[in-house]
Amino acid sequence: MWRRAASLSPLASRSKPSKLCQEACTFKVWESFSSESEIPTPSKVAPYITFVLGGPGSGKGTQCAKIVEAFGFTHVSAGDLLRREIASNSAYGSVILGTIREGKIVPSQVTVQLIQKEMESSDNDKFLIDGFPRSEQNREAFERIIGTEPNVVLFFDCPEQEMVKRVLNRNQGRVDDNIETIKKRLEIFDELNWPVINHYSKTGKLHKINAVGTVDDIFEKVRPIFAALRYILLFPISCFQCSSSSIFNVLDNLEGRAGFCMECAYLGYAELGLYEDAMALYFQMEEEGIEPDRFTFPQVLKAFGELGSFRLVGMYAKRGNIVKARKVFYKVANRDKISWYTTLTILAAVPSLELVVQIHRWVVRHGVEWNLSVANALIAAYSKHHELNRARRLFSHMPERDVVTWDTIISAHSKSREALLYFDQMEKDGALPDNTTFVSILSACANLGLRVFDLELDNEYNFELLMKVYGNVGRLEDAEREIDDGG
Ligand SMILES: Nc1ncnc2c1ncn2[C@@H]1O[C@H](COP(=O)(O)OP(=O)(O)O)[C@@H](O)[C@H]1O
Ligand SMILES: Nc1ccn([C@H]2C[C@H](O)[C@@H](COP(=O)(O)OP(=O)(O)O)O2)c(=O)n1
Repeated sequence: MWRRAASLSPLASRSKPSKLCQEACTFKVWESFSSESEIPTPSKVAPYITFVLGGPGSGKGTQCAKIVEAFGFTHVSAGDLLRREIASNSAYGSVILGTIREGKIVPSQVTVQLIQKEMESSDNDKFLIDGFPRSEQNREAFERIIGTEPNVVLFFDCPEQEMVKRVLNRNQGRVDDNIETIKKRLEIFDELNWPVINHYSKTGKLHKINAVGTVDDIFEKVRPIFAALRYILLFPISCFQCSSSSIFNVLDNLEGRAGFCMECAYLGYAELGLYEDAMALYFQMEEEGIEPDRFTFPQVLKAFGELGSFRLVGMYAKRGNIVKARKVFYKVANRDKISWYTTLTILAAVPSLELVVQIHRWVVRHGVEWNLSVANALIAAYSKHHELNRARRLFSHMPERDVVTWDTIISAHSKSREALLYFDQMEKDGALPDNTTFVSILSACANLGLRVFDLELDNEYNFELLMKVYGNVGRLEDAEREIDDGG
C-alpha cells in the first residue's frame, strides 16, 4: 500500500525544488527548515489531497487502508513518517522520539517536510494524509510550505473511551500506546484538533464520520464521499470500462449534492478523454448555474482544447448559441488550433468577475499568465466585467503583445479616448493593425462623436489612417466624404 519513501536524511539538506512545490507554489520561494532558498519552476499536475483527522485510535489508519484499496490513493501517515524518522537514527530522530513519548506534537515544519518528501517520491497524484493537520500550526505550515490546501477533509469522530480501548489493544509496540501517554495525547488532541475541524467545517470541505461500529460499517459511510470521484480516482484502471450511464448512476445515487457530483463526473469524463460527454455536461452545469471551480476549470480548458474548435462550433450551434458558435468559427477560420486559445472562448463566457479572478489566480499559480492567449483572454474577460483597471494593469505588464492584445485593449476602451491613445501606441510599437483594430477605432470615433480626421494625430498620418480604417471595413465612400467635408 505504501510507496517507498525517499531517504529522509535530506530533511536537512535539499538540493532541488520538489515537483510538488513547483506545482503548488509557483511564485513562492522554496522554504525548508534547512533555511535553504530556491525559486521553483512551474509544473502542471495538481495533487488531489485528502486530510484524515481523528483522535488516537479513532480508526484513521484502518479506514485509510480501505480507501487506498478501493480508490487508489497513496497513504501518507504523519505518525508513521515520524516513527520512520526515529528508526532512521537521523539528527531529528531523538527529538521526535522525546516529543511523541510525551504525547506532544512534533514541530510542524518537520512533519510537513516529511510529508512533502513522501508525496514527492510517489508518482501518484492522489494522497490521503493521515493524522494531519493535528493543529492550526500544522495546517498553516502545510499551506505555507506546500502552498496548497486539501480537497477533502475526513474527520473520524470517536468517543474517548472507545479510542482508549482501541489504542490499548493495538499491540504494535508503539512507545505512545500506554495509558499515561494516551491521556496526554487525548488532552492535546482535544485542545488542538477543534480549531482545525472548525476551520475546515467553514470551508465546506469537512466530512464528519461517526467512527463507532465495525470497520466495514464505517467504510460504508466513507465510500460515498469518494464514489463520485471514482472515475478520476480509479483512472487509469477503469478507463476502458467506464461508460456514460455508469457515471450517471453515481450521480443518481448522490442526490442533494448535484453541483459537487456534476463537477466530479465532469472531471471524470475529461480525465477519461470523453470530451464530448464532458462538454455536454459542462453545458448542463452552465444551464444549472454550476460554475466550474479551480479544479474543474483546467479540465474544461483541456476538454475544449482536445475537442477541437470545429466540433465546439457544432456543439454551440446545436444548443442555439449562435453568437458563440460564430465567434469560435471565426477564430478557427483565421487561426490554427491553439489549445490555449480556447481560453478566450471560455473566459468570455464566464459569468462572474469572481470566477475570472479565481481563474486568473489559477493561471498565475500555473505560470501560464504570460501565455499570450491566456493574457489576452484575461484582458477580454476583465473588460467584459468592466474591470478596466485590472485589464490595463495586465496589459502594461505583458512581456509581449500581439495584434489580439491590442485589439482587445482598444476594443475595451471603445467608449473613451484611450482607445485612440492605445491605437497610437500600437502603431508606435510597430504592431500591424487588422480589421478588428479598424472596426474598434471606427466604433471609438463614433462613440466619441469624432471623425477620424478629428483625431489628434498629424495630418499625413490622419489621411493614411482614414484610408486604412474605412478601406479595411469597405467604406471608402465615407472616407471620401470625410475628406470632402474638411479633412
Ligand atoms: N471500527 C473499529 N472497531 C474496532 N476496532 C477498530 C476499528 N477500527 C480500527 N480498529 C482497531 O483500533 C486500533 C486503532 O486503529 P487505527 O486505525 O490504528 O487508529 P488511528 O490510525 O486513528 O490511530 C487498531 O488496532 C485497529 O485494528
Ligand atoms: N501531525 C502529527 C501527527 C502525529 N504526530 C505525533 C504525535 C502523535 O501522538 C504520534 C502518533 O501519531 P499517529 O497519527 O500515528 O497516531 P494516533 O492517531 O495518535 O494513534 O505522532 C505529530 O506530532 N504530528
